[in-house]
Amino acid sequence: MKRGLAFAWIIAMIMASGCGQTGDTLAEAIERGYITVGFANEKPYAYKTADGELTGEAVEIARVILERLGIQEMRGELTEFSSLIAGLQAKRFDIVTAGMFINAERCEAVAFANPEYSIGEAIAVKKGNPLNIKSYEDIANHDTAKVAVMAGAVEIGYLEKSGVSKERMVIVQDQDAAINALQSGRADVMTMTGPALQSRLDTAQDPNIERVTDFEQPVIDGQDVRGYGATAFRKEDTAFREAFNAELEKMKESGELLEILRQFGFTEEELPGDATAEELCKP
Ligand SMILES: CC1=N[C@H](C(=O)O)[C@@H](O)CN1
Repeated sequence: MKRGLAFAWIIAMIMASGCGQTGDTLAEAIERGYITVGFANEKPYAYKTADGELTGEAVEIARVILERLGIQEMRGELTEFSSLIAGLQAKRFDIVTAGMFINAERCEAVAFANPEYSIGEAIAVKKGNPLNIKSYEDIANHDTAKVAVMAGAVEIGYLEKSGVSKERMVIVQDQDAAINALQSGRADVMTMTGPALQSRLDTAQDPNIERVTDFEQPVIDGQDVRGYGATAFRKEDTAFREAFNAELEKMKESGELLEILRQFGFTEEELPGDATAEELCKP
């Protein structure tokens, strides 16, 4: 009954919004029986397992919600992180489930659902931390230190605001290339979100590199940075995003959201609280 009502509400929203002005991605996906999702193979947010199964916190949260909205199947479109937004706009896929952080610049291009988690940053270095790097400022203040960072990621902006010049960044296309740069010595540091970095280290099992456990979170504009990740929609898919948000809210209240996050190594501290896309989109 509840599902039936939700379904009727979604269709009513789409009809009420008027054809032409509003995206019909949701109705099309329901009709087709599947939805295509952009992802960047970044564990634990969205990735394919060795068996080719699409999973990750962002994927599994979306999977539950999409099923409740009437879409039974998700088909992943592997895309470089830096091309996810352009791919969504170009309709190469219907939504982005990559745990992408909400920020003002991205909100100009796409519409985010409310956040599903929040997280901080991390760095890894050569064993023993020979350059004694504990913060982004330490990279900036060192004479030669280079940091590997993924193209299109927010960390590039954080590094710049911490005084690290572009010449000191080894900008790579994905997280595998970031760890390769550190292992091969092309970079002295790699940075990404805490869970992504830990997952890379766990997979690499390389005794010559280590996480900096006393890393100081970057302080940008007087505040410790914290990223809030969410599913992204095309701007015109307003009704779809609202329906998604309504289901997400129920999952937050019931504790189902935390249950899924926990399966991917997140803790209660990483819940998004009452943060909204609207406030996180503000410049
Ligand atoms: C989940 C994720 N968040 C950051 C971002 O949104 O830019 C980057 O670290 C890339 N991956």
